[in-house]
Amino acid sequence: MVKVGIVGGTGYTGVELLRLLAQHPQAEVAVITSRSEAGLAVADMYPNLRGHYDGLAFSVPDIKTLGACDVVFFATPHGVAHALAGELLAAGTKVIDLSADFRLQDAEEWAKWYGQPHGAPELLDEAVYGLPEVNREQIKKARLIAVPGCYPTATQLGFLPLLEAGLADTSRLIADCKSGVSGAGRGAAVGSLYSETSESMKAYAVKGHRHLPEIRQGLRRAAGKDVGLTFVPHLTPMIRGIHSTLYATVVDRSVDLQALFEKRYANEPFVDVMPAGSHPETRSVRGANVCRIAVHRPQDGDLVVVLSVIDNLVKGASGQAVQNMNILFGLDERFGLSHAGMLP
Ligand SMILES: NC(=O)C1=CN([C@@H]2O[C@H](COP(=O)(O)OP(=O)(O)OC[C@H]3O[C@@H](n4cnc5c(N)ncnc54)[C@H](OP(=O)(O)O)[C@@H]3O)[C@@H](O)[C@H]2O)C=CC1
Ligand SMILES: CC(=O)N[C@@H](CCC(=O)OP(=O)(O)O)C(=O)O
Repeated sequence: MVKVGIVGGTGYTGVELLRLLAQHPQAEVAVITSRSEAGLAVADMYPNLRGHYDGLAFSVPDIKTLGACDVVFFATPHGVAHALAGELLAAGTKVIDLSADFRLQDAEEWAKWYGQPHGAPELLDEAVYGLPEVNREQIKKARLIAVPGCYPTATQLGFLPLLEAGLADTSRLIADCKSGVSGAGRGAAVGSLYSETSESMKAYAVKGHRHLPEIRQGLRRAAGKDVGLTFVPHLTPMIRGIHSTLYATVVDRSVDLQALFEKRYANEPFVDVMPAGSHPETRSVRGANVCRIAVHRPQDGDLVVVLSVIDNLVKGASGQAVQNMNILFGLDERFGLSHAGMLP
């Protein structure tokens, strides 16, 4: 049994970790933290988990109890893992961070986008970017894993086959992405109110979103050179889901793109390349650790349109975090992650 600690158990990604780990045959949640709900039983806060975590209550974060775990997930705002990861690693505990604290390799760039100094630059060299479809071998040996963001997961998985094959004009890539409102977290905010979001849709951060450098970093690795990327996120009236519509210009029209994508992801348990002509829906991945992708070439021209959908809380956060844990501990990568998507 892998002994698990979770820091930040009262947020959306924290409860999603609990939901997924409740079905995991080889993991036991021993510690779950919350400063605001310390002392409350997990089942009293989350009635859907009654019968799964009897006897487990929230506690304030404490290095001693967390350091007795095999692995600690951080489901916390940026900066929290910076403060605690070093001590946990020194105690022999592995760290899987769902926040952005260790996603960017450059501490200066992180400070620029996150508006605060990087709190643990000495750990950056050993942090592994937890996108299994790219870094599976490094994840197996890691002590510290940075789980990718939600937009970056959907966008990178959609662009990777084209870039790795050198088939796209890398000077002009476009990612037009839509997110459900749970992407903004559970904290109270006017912009997340039902009355503000339920019958409306808007773009935001067009000038520059903090996922831009993260996506660019991943695409640069895939292409072997810098890429020109326009990334426009939108808030849509749904609770969960990311829909990324990706545009690229192909440099060789003779290549069978459907075959290219199918081959790239043939051995990936959590990427589903749909039949040619498909239009994946976010509801088909709701609750599931799956990225569904469809590739189109309208009018057989040189423009490629890739449609990529995930559940932001599962493949975009907690599911991907559990997938990383499974790889790290040599377990079946699918443990805890067998849920199908939900229709309707
Ligand atoms: N929502 C999403 O779709 C995605 C989120 N992420 C990232 O995952 C992380 C968590 O997101 P989400 O679950 O939405 O966030 P929430 O705002 O919903 O929850 C944050 C949690 O962190 C705890 N927390 C806050 N401050 C501290 C602190 N200083 N020390 C310890 N615990 C703290 C809170 O509990 P308490 O205050 O009681 O201690 C709460 O349980 C974020 O970094 C987010 O960017 C990544 C991908 C997708
Ligand atoms: C809809 C919405 O607000 N989405 C969030 C992104 C999701 C997220 O939390 O990602 P990080 O872990 O990288 O911060 C945003 O745009 O900031």
